[in-house]
Amino acid sequence: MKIVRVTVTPIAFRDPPLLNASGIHEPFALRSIIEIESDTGYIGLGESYGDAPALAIQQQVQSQLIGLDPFNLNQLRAIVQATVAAHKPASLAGAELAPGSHASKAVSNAYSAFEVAFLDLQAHSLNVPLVDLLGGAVRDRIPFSAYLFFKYAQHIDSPYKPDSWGEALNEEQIVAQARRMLETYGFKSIKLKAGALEPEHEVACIKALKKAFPGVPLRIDPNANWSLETSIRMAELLGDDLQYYEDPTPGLDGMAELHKRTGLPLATNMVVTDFDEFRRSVALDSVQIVLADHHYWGGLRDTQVLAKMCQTFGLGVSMHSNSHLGISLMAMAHVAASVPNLDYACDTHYPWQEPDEEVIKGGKLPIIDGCVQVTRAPGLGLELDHDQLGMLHDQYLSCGIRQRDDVKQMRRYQPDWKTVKPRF
Ligand SMILES: O=C([O-])C(=O)C[C@H](O)[C@@H](O)C(=O)[O-]
Ligand SMILES: [Mg+2]
Repeated sequence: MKIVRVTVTPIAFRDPPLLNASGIHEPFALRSIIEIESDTGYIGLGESYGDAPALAIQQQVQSQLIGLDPFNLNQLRAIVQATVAAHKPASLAGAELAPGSHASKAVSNAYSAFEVAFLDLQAHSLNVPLVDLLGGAVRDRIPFSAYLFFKYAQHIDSPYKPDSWGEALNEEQIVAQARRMLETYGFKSIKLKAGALEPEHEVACIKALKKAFPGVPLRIDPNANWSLETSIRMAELLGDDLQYYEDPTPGLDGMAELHKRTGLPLATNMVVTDFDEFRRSVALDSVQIVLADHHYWGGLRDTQVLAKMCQTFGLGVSMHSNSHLGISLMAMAHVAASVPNLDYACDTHYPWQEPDEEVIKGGKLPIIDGCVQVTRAPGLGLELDHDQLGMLHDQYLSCGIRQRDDVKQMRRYQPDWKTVKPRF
């Protein structure tokens, strides 16, 4: 079997004004959609970062894959490594919350983008679900968590209308957001994206959630925007309210000290983002739960390696997300299905994306009882909707955004917005 066509299509889909430690989401989020076709007529799909530097690497790799055997993942890795070495990717300012788009992750992120499509193609040719190439499914329903954000009612720049979620800045509004997430999708745990407003207020929102949803596991993620002292102070206020405390404070040393001082289980998608950081984290006991993400951990197979390492060193495994569509969601579900020690419900931004903005046939994937059902059709079990792809590509061309920049967007609301971190 040989690859005869590789297409990388950048797309943009609408994104609500969600607040985070850097600033605020722009009106559109970027992704790239990858199609790889074999001479035998099979198609493999992938979804990855659509920011300019990541896209440039994907586009440089694209033509070099023609003629390659889609089972030759080592050759794919060699091509990606050589391409990245030849074209030093630019660093991204204003997008530090998308670890996969960092220059240092260029190889693992581009490799992953194509690895998923290669595996999808392999599985199609063997007429098996992708998860079977990962050792088979240990579960067929993958639990996800409600992912709450503080948010404004609408984007400041015209012509964006209010979205259906409305404003969420105070306790009542956050509880209402959670209630809608739980009622609509059946999520059984809740994560609050923090680091945006005053820490005491964010902790008060956790208390309000605890009161409104007793027994539902809660997590808070200030994206390293709290100093060590603030993180300790908030830990005292939080007591035993949390399932885990995600990236409250910066750095491996800061997280290690915080764990030593509070004993709380700390999770991360910021201080452990590659195997070198993993090794250093284990030596320091910086984190107790690693949030995997195949998009920047080097694909589905390397995510399995990460999970095995977590098991070896007694760490928990959960899953991180950035704004994404259904191909990413199903790739996450297939790798999650293959990981025996996935101990926690995974993150997903999927509910924040509009119902009419999906690239796969059949529209948005259902989340029922908080879970995504792992497909049993060959590969990822998904087919691309080319009309939708064309529409979202046109939106990419017209939206003017080429690189995520939550800081720049925040300065439209607050012109003097500073990037100082930790802010609190
Ligand atoms: O867990 C996380 O840190 C994230 O999900 C990172 C994201 O970039 C999130 O902060 C966002 O979408 O604003
Ligand atoms: Mg996080």
